[in-house]
Amino acid sequence: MEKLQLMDRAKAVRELAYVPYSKFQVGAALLTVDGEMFGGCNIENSAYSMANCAERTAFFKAISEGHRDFKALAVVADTPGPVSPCGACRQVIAEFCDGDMPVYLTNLNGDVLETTVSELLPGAFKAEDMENVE
Ligand SMILES: O=c1ccn([C@H]2C[C@H](O)[C@@H](CO)O2)c(=O)[nH]1
Ligand SMILES: [Zn+2]
Repeated sequence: MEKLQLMDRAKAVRELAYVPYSKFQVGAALLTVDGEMFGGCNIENSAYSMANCAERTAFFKAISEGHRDFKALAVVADTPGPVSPCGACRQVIAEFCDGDMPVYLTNLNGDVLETTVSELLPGAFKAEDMENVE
């Protein structure tokens, strides 16, 4: 099942997180409409603000390999409940995915919150919001 495969892939790529500062490993897996999966982990830096989240790593990998159409996303971390993506990632997810695309938020205990892109960021600022600009 695609959902379980995505969550497994997110778990596996989480192990690759570069997190010497927070020690908080996060993994994400993004499924394209043509069935390809892109994994992403968080990657930190001694200049802390340069950290890139797992979710954005997965999106930027897929987009830079020519993929624009996505079917589902899974995210995992060692959190008490399902992991909650940060605001920056929610904005990036909203840029590239339809509002009804499923997002599986999970943790190492197996808790799963099955949500959607528009539930993650209601009222997202989108390209359409700039339609009056020349
Ligand atoms: O959904 C999330 C939340 C946090 N982080 C990362 C950013 C930073 O490396 C660490 C602590 O915030 O976790 C993610 O990758 N995804
Ligand atoms: Zn984030």
